[in-house]
Amino acid sequence: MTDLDSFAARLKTLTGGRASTPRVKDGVMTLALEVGGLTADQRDAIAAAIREGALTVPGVSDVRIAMTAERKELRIIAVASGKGGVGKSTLSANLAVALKRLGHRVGLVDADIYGPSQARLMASEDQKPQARDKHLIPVQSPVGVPMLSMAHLVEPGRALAWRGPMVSNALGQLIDAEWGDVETLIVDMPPGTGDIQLSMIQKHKPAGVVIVSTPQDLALIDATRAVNLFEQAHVPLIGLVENMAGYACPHCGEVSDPFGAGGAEAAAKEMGMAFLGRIPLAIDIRRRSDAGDPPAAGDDVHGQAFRAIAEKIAEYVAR
Ligand SMILES: Nc1ncnc2c1ncn2[C@@H]1O[C@H](COP(=O)(O)OP(=O)(O)OP(=O)(O)O)[C@@H](O)[C@H]1O
Repeated sequence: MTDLDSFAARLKTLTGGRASTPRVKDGVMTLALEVGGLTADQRDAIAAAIREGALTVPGVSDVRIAMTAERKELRIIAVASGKGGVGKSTLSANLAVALKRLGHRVGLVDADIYGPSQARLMASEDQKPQARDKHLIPVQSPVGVPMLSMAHLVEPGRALAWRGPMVSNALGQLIDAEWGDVETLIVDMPPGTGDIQLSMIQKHKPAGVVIVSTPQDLALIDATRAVNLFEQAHVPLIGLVENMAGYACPHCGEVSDPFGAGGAEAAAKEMGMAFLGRIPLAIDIRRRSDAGDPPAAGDDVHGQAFRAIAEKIAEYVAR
């Protein structure tokens, strides 16, 4: 067996069969490495190990590794609302966390270019994404959900002066990033039914959309507008989530319903979409969200509420 043959045999174990047979010409070893499904770190570690091993083969002074990957189709789940402030970002963050805890390979994109909040919700403000081959590498949040937000890329407020095409480009960069083994991408949409929504729908073709609304009639009218936009674009409606549904007393936990109960569920039925569940208005949710500690990471009553909604989404995805 030549030195090259024994290195080729070692390569198989080292890369789990991902490497092609190495060739050596003029002292340069070349080989292809299939990197589909690997994270950037795993990839780098394998490439470094190959290099190290290759340079011990007599006659090899340089190594070239061509990384190949079929780009995996990401399943995009958009979280949208007709108007701002209804808790879309809170729901997106907690759904991502709950889905991860259910065993899904999930990533999170903050498409709210003008008012990004995911970096704070997921305690990743201090991180800056790297780029490789013109693709961004998502940052890791403390709960282990890879994520990207405009807040990781520009100073707060800088994107406010951007026009349509720049926004659409920025969104494209966040979504077409190096997501590694992520299969499901939760995308926190900006509020309303404007350019970013259209660009998102046309270019990135979500597999489905979750609509968030509060119990007030006004918010539901806005929700209907959002529903219509996605419906017209043939994006499947996964269902409606009612946020701030009733007020959970921080002392006794009792939930009261200043805006009445059951409105969102009835509205969902009327619009022909599933009702995914309700999250109460609770000081603890706001406090923990502000502190970058998503309630879905725990198992208390709020964690369970987010989990129940995530389970319904998981069911939808598995269909
Ligand atoms: N169920 C809840 N209970 C208590 N506070 C909540 C709840 N949901 C959201 N909030 C709080 O309400 C505020 C708005 O929520 P969030 O940012 O998630 O809304 P949004 O719809 O994404 O808003 P925007 O459109 O401005 O991005 C935040 O301070 C958040 O902590």
